[in-house]
Amino acid sequence: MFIIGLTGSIGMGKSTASSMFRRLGVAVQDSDAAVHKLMAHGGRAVSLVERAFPGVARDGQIDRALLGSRVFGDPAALKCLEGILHPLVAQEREHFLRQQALQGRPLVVLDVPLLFETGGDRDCDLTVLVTAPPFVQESRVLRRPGMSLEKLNRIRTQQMPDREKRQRADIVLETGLGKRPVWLAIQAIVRQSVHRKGAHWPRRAKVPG
Ligand SMILES: CC(C)(COP(=O)(O)OP(=O)(O)OC[C@H]1O[C@@H](n2cnc3c(N)ncnc32)[C@H](O)[C@@H]1O)[C@@H](O)C(=O)NCCC(=O)NCCS
Ligand SMILES: Nc1ncnc2c1ncn2[C@@H]1O[C@H](COP(=O)(O)OP(=O)(O)OP(=O)(O)O)[C@@H](O)[C@H]1O
Repeated sequence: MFIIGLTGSIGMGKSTASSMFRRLGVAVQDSDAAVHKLMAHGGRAVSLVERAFPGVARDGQIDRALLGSRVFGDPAALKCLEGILHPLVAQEREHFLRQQALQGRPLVVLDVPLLFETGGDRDCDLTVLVTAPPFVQESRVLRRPGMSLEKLNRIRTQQMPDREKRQRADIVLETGLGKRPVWLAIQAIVRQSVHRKGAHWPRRAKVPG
């Protein structure tokens, strides 16, 4: 199974690129969505996060905007939150990969905002970065409710600089020029990846048979 790691800093167009892969029938695992589920009603991280950050749980789920205001801008607090969430997200990813391998999928996408920051790129056969100039990133993100330039800059300082990500990625997709060029590039990536053998999966010890 061939594993594509899709990444990009906040607002660079990851979700849009993910939905294009999905439209082509590729299974995508979305790490942001996994984090949200872990902290929603019944989520495995609700009580752990509330214990570490008292007062962030409301009606049995985590108020992410409140939690974000506590951790973005406080590197030690963010590290603590990551220490709770990242092992759980890694478990979900393993489960996803196992399921897809068992179903005989030739190709999957892992959509991971912190792919390079966490070393997750080492488990991928190909890395794809979405990027856009800073002013495009700003204009996109500042349209979101509850977002300010100050908050955006706090989040940016917690992420690897875009120029470093561009050096590391196998493929760089510029998303500031519209959706069509990205759609065409993703179709080409899928066409060329679907018949390639991945080096990372199946992991013999973990996939029965
Ligand atoms: C702080 C939280 C509660 C804010 O939730 P909220 O719904 O407001 O934002 P959302 O999760 O959609 O994240 C939006 C973007 O913020 C950036 N971001 C999120 N977490 C981090 C982080 N630990 N470091 C740097 N940037 C981050 C990413 O670009 C992400 O795409 C949430 O992001 C979180 O729990 N983050 C820690 C877990 C984590 O590292 N997630 C990244 C995927 S594994
Ligand atoms: N290729 C593109 N061309 C034009 N607009 C785009 C493109 N990609 C994304 N956008 C727009 O930019 C905004 C942010 O995109 P998206 O939600 O995909 O980013 P993201 O990287 O997933 O953000 P985050 O990391 O914060 O969740 C959306 O309004 C989306 O429509």
